[in-house]
Amino acid sequence: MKYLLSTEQMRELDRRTIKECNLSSRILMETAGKGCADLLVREFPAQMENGILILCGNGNNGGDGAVLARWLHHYGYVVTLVNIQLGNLSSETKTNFAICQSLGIKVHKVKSEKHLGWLKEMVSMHSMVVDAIFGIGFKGELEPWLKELFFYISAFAEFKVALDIPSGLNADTGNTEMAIWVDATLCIANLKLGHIIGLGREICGKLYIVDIGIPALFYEDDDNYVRLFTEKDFFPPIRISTYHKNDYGKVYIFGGISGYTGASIMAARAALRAGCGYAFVLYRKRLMSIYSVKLTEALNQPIPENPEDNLPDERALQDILSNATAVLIGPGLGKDEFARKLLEITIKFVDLPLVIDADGLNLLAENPDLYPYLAKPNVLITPHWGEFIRLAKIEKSDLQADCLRELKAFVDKYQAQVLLKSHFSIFCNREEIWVNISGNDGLATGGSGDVLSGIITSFLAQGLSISEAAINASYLLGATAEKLAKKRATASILPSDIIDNLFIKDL
Ligand SMILES: NC(=O)C1=CN([C@@H]2O[C@H](COP(=O)(O)OP(=O)(O)OC[C@H]3O[C@@H](n4cnc5c(N)ncnc54)[C@H](O)[C@@H]3O)[C@@H](O)[C@H]2O)[C@@H](O)CC1
Ligand SMILES: Nc1ncnc2c1ncn2[C@@H]1O[C@H](COP(=O)(O)OP(=O)(O)O)[C@@H](O)[C@H]1O
Ligand SMILES: [K+]
Repeated sequence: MKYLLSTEQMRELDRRTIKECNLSSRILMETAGKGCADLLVREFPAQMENGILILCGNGNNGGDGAVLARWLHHYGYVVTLVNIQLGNLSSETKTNFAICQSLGIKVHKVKSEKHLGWLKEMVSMHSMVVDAIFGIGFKGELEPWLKELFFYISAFAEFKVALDIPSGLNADTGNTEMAIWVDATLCIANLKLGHIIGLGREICGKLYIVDIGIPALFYEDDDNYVRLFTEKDFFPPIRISTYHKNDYGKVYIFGGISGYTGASIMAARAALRAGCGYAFVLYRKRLMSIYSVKLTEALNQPIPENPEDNLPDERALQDILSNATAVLIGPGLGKDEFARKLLEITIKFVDLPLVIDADGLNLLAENPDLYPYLAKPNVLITPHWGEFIRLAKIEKSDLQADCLRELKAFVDKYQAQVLLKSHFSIFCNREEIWVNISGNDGLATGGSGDVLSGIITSFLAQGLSISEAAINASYLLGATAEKLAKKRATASILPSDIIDNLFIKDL
């Protein structure tokens, strides 16, 4: 597990280190800049052969850049140091520019678009460009000439490295209007949220951490950190050699409407591959022939109907569900009155772990009277961004601007437990927040979400908690897609390939 810090949390750790350890801001900057220099020499010596252009802002990020310039110069590299004069010059940064000058490293000062041509020329003349323009202090808008510079560097620089975080990228949200897209980012002290969520991972390139000596115990004092799920955290349900199939739980999944039956069938197969003892699909009577032909290991039975209105029979359905260990509703469910009634009965009366996905969420969005049931501790919802936007009644731009803020607001308002899915997925309830980044675009195929919801429900049936099931399953889905990508192009990965290769040891 790794922490993903907000800028405020990072600044607080800096403040504490300065105050409680008597390590001055200057010392931290020195450690950061020297750490970056050593890392570059270790990892990218070839990329530095034809000179390093270091672009520094006026804040402390620029100060890191000045320290880096001094050390690379000391190690014998050719360095061009530029100060882009924006905002107030921090005192440590000023001192470090002065030290550079005293060592014969010229500090080129630029501040407006009249220097744009010269800057572009410099970018083309060096084999590495280091971006130390803005760090976590970046906010607001960029002046147009800076946008043009950032675009030019992103498109034309041979090799680009960002100190702490690429300039223009918001360190709290991973959102940007224009940032410098780099090959590698040297994160000072710790990952920030913006390195991972939003567009962060795409913009930052390969991530490296540069340790500046913030004491580990400071991190333990805060339960509010967002956590990044890593391979070390993966903890699927345990297997016990003497267990009977009943001990591994019974997953009940509602079947779909005509044309969408595959969704629940994939969820059932995924649930079985994820280890549950039984999977049952409850289907609409007239689709019996499809389910009985398509399902092999999974069992199936019709949804009891009320003869008067042909809607689900509440009492009989509750009886059936009383045999379940965990329930999934949504994949291919449809949005007609029959489906709405199923959702209503399930969300109101099921107290077992319950996963609501896909059409279950679309129905929920249209029936606000059901929102209060999201506060039940057994309920997990697993929306992708489109479904979440409909549920939360927000715009896509709100989610793009700050997905974590929107997610937390929803969770607080409805006391819900949510797995918000995209190329990164966030589990959030009122106690914990986890981010998963396993996976690839091979999962961007209709049906991947059905597979995921089957795995989650299976993990719940085997005794994992809601948060454990959601984040472990999300990780497993992505890790399986990554394994498959070693053997075949991501374009050709199908949800059924994921099912067949879940938990595969070696491909
Ligand atoms: N003790 C510390 O504070 C440490 C800070 N460190 C470095 O310091 C950075 C944070 O430093 P700062 O807080 O000084 O912030 P930054 O250096 O990230 O940026 C702040 C500067 O950029 C200007 N600015 C912000 N947004 C702008 C915009 N849209 N257009 C034009 N100018 C803009 C501000 O006016 C200010 O001058 C970190 O990212 C890290 O690189 C590290 O050296 C480690 C220790
Ligand atoms: N580009 C991607 N990178 C990583 N994971 C992805 C990507 N695209 C989709 N996924 C994952 O695949 C799953 C897709 O779920 P969803 O959008 O509900 O699919 P569907 O509705 O088609 O079944 C989610 O777990 C999501 O996080
Ligand atoms: K930077």
